[in-house]
Amino acid sequence: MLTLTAISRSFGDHRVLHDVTFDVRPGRMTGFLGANGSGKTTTMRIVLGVLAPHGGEVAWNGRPLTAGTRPSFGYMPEERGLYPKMAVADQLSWLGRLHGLDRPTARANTERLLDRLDLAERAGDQLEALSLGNQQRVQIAAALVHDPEVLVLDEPFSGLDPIAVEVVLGVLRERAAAGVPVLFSSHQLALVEQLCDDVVIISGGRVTASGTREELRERYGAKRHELVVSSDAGWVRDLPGVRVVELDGPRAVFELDAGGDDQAVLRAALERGAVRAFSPVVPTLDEIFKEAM
Ligand SMILES: Nc1ncnc2c1ncn2[C@@H]1O[C@H](COP(=O)(O)OP(=O)(O)OP(=O)(O)O)[C@@H](O)[C@H]1O
Repeated sequence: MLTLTAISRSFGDHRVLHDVTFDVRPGRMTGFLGANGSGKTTTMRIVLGVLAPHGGEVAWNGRPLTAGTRPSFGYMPEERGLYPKMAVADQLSWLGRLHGLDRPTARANTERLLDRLDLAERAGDQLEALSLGNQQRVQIAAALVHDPEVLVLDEPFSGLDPIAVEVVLGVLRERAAAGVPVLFSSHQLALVEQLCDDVVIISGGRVTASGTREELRERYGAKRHELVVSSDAGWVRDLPGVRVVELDGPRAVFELDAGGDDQAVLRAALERGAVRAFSPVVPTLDEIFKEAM
């Protein structure tokens, strides 16, 4: 397991990370969400040891990361750094060799990945001759070619069409299933909602929510309910401990204060007439994200 504990970092006087704490568990896809400038890339660079934290610690399987204990990382940086003029397969094999693979293994891994990412026919082409989406697939292959123990990917799905997303997702899921912790940042909330096991939300350099996808939904969803009655539901506004967030004729969506009783609201509704619907509202990740910002 990769553990970040109380990571802080400043650039000059500007504190960009404040006590960032979360785990990336083996075998799980962890989505790292945050608005532009919230600190995702800085955090990922600290995990990789490219940037030093000013406080806190990154640990791998309980041991602080040092040059000696650092696992092999597969990193897909935000600034995609491959060589435009080099042939795709040569470039990947060369990267594999840089990470210590012998030549046959580097070649075999390259072939397998290109095949898996539907790029086998482009193996001999220069990178720059590929479409941007296909270049992105090569970047993903570059992060995977040396069979890393940990995967850290900055926006791996941006710029991919839905078919490519499925292909890349399949490859990442395989790695996760083999026990590799996978941390990836994304702005595409619907995508993260569909594919990640765990979610970490960062805002202004602080982790504002983290947990399994289901935990977050429950935590944020428990408070919110929808009520549909047969006449105007405006009276809900006057109930104690209730905050109406949406009101549209007979339909009200409301939140309960801590200790609020949803059943009391239901009883109050039944006293007034028929109740057409009453249920907790399961928020989308998009709603959780906005609330956790
Ligand atoms: N090398 C640097 N020097 C000065 N400030 C920096 C540096 N790197 C990052 N920052 C600042 O740190 C803050 C966090 O940036 P970071 O790139 O980590 O955010 P991000 O969440 O990855 O954003 P995006 O989604 O736009 O990629 C920003 O205010 C950024 O301007």
